[in-house]
Amino acid sequence: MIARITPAPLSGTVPAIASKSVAHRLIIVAALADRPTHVLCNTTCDDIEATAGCLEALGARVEAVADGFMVTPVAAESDRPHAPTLDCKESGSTFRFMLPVACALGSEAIFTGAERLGQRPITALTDELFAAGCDFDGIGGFPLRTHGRMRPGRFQLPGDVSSQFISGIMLAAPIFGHLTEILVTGRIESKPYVNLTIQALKSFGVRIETERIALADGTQGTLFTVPDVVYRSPGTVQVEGDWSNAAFWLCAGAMGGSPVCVDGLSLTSAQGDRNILAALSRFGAGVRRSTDAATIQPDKLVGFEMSAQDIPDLVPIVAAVAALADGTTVIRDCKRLRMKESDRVATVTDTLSRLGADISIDGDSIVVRGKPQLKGGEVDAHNDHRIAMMAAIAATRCAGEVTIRGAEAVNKSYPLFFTHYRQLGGQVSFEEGRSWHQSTATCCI
Ligand SMILES: O=C(O)C1=C[C@@H](OP(=O)(O)O)[C@@H](O)[C@H](O)C1
Ligand SMILES: C=C(OP(=O)(O)O)C(=O)O
Repeated sequence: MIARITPAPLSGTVPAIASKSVAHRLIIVAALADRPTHVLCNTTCDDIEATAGCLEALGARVEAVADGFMVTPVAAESDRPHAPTLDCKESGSTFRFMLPVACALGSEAIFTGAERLGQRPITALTDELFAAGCDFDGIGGFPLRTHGRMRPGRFQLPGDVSSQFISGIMLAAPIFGHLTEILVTGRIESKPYVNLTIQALKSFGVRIETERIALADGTQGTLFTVPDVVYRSPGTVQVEGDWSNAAFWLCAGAMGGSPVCVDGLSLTSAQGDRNILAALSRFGAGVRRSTDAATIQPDKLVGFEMSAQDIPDLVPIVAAVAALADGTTVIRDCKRLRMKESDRVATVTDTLSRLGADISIDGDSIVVRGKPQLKGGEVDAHNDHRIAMMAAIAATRCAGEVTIRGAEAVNKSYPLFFTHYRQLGGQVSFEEGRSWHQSTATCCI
């Protein structure tokens, strides 16, 4: 799908969609609990559906209801499907969470996935699962077939590849009902996502202990201890609003001519991407917080230096703001962005420079020198939802029209993106095949 945008500033209020990170975790934990759980979740997306599909393949029921999902846990081992196929589609979270879950359940399973997922890092996780008694055919791509049952014990993972490995072992651990230790070496990058996992387990009665420990090589590590208890459902859980996707609108507020508000957000959320408010405040934008909403008012923006270590998913949209801020913005520690749905160091830089930004790569940093306005042009979403959304928001400050090829990539996390874009006054039309139309109904909802 091609989206064609006529530049216009965004203004007004949109509701936050459900956090996909929180939804993955709560649906998985609910499917491993002692009784059914009502997961309140106001929206869905391709990635959440991938996780739901994998759980159903393992024998759980994840039934869509008006306000979310009714999750009935996986059946007893004798009633589970034999060698089910778990299609993770393009979702890194789904693959890295469901692999240890399937291994802990002892389910021989066939994992599949699409696009770049087969090339994204996995061996630090499969090595640990192998050491714990599992075996794999097809590591390094799809299909990946698992054999054997993972034993509880101590797992060791690096902190600087993907926090999803740590979250995956944590989510699986209560299946054992035995004490499980996860030792993470080095600094944990994307650490707020590990905190989200700890929070999800806690809501099902599993309290993880965290301690810093000295390692034999003189460095410090983090030891997570998952107690010897199983998941107990509280009956109903709520998926909170998504800060990672709200960030696109909040940044549009900073870049445009009028305030933009996102409501339905927890201002005390453990989501690291809540730090978009701190980043926008550092740029100089006006930030207004209320109990469940954030409003950003445009102001004179000035670049600054920041690290992407804990907020990788904010980088595309922060780079777009930087492209319009006075002076230079340096976004450090972007190495792991190369292994997302696209190589985001390259695709952020390529896409924004095609739109007229002054942006370059310096090692693992993205360096942006701001300009008063961008020129517009034609870009490709590189099959990456965050690149498509970044381009659509940058388009609001371009002099000329912006064409985004592959704009349907938004469906991975935010099928309602262009509906909300229009609600805020954005001017977009779509081309599929040869016909143009003004509705997103067939392609985005
Ligand atoms: O656990 C999660 O929900 C996520 C963790 C992050 O990945 P990494 O830990 O690989 O950085 C993030 O980029 C991804 O979008 C979602
Ligand atoms: C990287 C992302 O997700 P995942 O790792 O789950 O594919 C994302 O949503 O930007």
